Parts: sequence; C-alpha cells; structure tokens
Amino acid sequence: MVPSLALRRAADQAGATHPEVSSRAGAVSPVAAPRLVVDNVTLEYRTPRHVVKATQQVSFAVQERDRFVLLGPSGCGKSTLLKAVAGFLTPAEGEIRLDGRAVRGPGPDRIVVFQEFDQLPPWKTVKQNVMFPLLASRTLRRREAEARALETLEKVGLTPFADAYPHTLSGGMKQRVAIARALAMQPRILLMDEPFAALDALTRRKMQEELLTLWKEVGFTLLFVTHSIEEAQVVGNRVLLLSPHPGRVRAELGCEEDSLESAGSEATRARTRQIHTLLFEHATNGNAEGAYP
Ligand SMILES: Nc1ncnc2c1ncn2[C@@H]1O[C@H](COP(=O)(O)OP(=O)(O)OP(=O)(O)O)[C@@H](O)[C@H]1O
Repeated sequence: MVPSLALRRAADQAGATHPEVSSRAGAVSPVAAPRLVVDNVTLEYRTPRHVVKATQQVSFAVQERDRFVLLGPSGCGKSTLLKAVAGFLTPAEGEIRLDGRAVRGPGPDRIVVFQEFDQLPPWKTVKQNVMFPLLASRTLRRREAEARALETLEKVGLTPFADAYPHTLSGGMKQRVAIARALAMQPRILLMDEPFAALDALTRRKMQEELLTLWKEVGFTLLFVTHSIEEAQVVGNRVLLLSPHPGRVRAELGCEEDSLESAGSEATRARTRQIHTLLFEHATNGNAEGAYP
C-alpha cells in the first residue's frame, strides 16, 4: 500500500524514516504492507456540553512483529488511541486500517490484553482459561477450542501447566497465560495499555523480561502504551512520541538496541536524553519532567 500524504508528513515532521518504506534489522521485508495504519486520526469525546479533543491528526504504521510503543504525558490520548484501534471509538477525522481494511468496530483480530495477570478466573485451569474466550465468542466448539488451547500453550511453553490453577503460577507465568489466551484467538495485533503501571519496580522489570522472552519465542505484533521512557525503550523496537493534550506526533524513534541489559550503555542513555528533549522541547512547565521515570 502506498502511504498516505498525511502519514508521510508525520514521519517527515518526526525527522524519521517512513516506517512503510524504511529498512530495519529484524523487520519483515521493507516493502511489506503494514499490519496497522493509523492515518491522520483525530479523536474526540463528545458530551452534551462540550467536545474534548484527545488526539489531533496522529499518523503511524505498525509492521508485522513490531513492538510499537505509544509514549507521551498523561492525558495526551494514548489510551484513547488504543481504544480507537480496538474499535471502541470512531475517529472524528482520518482512518485506522488493519491489513488495509478500515476498522469499523471491535473484532477478534485485535485483542486487548488487560492488566489482569492476577485476575485469571481462579476456578479455571490454565487450559480452561485459554479456552474461555474461544468458547465465549463462539469462535470454536469445545473440542476445537481445547485443541487450539493446547497448541497455543505449547507455543508459549506452558504445556506442563495446562492443568494447573492460576494461583500456583508466578506473576510472569500468569502474564504468559493472559497472553496465550489472547494469542489463541489468533489476533493480528495485541494491544496493551500500561499493563505494568501498578507494579513495583522489580516485578515490573520481571514482567517486561517475560513479555520480551515471549515475543522472541512467538513473534506477535504488539501496540503498547506507556508513559515511562525507560519502559518504552525496553519494550519497544519503535516508539512514537506524542505531545501533551491533545496528542500530536512529535517524533518516531527506533530503539531496537535498547534493552534491560543495555540500560547503562552510552547509546541507550543518549537515546533517553534524545527522547527527553523531543518530549520537552516545547514544554513550558519545567516540572513536567518529574512525570517520566
Ligand atoms: N470518557 C471520556 N470522556 C471525556 N473525556 C475523556 C474521556 N476519556 C478520556 N478523556 C480525555 O481525553 C484526553 C486523553 O485521555 P487518555 O486517557 O487517552 O490519555 P492518556 O495519554 O492515556 O493518559 P494517561 O497516561 O493518564 O492514562 C484527556 O484529556 C482525558 O481527560
């Protein structure tokens, strides 16, 4: 697909190579059609008394196997963008396309993995947890759902725990089950909105490690929201920086080389500084920096 003018403009403004035509290590063919395109999207909340503009003309493209992160200050519209990609909100302007088709509502091709690692129904085994959405959405009958669940559990290395109950698993393994449950639906993209925000630093780090390990094993496509620069660099291979409310694209950066292990390296620290500058170059409030761990 030929990227729209708006999409090219956003990439140009960001000083970045356009993702649809860029060549990145580990990416699929540089000319591959993007999995997800957010094209010039303005999102609004309408109440009887006023209209709140959450994002303004935001454009980006997510390739297959990307770990694409939306990063920006509180209220810049990250969650709203994710809701729109999930199909719960219709753009006031622009279009969202998955595999070239306009998103018109929620669908099993986009699954939100909620911050629910401790909320897996405890009375269901791991296998039953993974089967549940397949049955509830009537995607598959019981026998096929069981086969799909077992197949997915094997893919994510949880076969030995198929009959275990969630309370017997570590936090990281519960996250694996939650992601397996989403992957069993065979979505085209996984959506995660600040899934680790409520966790202490150590657990958060473990969860990030677990997510990355699972991504290396399975290779899903991820759209991930955070307001932590550190988390964006660790989790993402690409990061979209959004301005404060209403969110506009400020820049897009590749950060494939940044990882939990590279945290102290000069290259990673330089990128952190670059992100700070890009996020705050227009900031008028010096205290804003405090919001970014
Ligand atoms: N249901 C709603 N009705 C009206 N306005 C809303 C609603 N939800 C969010 N907003 C407004 O839309 C803007 C974007 O909100 P959103 O939650 O998407 O931001 P965010 O970047 O995800 O913030 P945070 O990092 O704090 O979660 C904010 O100004 C917010 O107040």
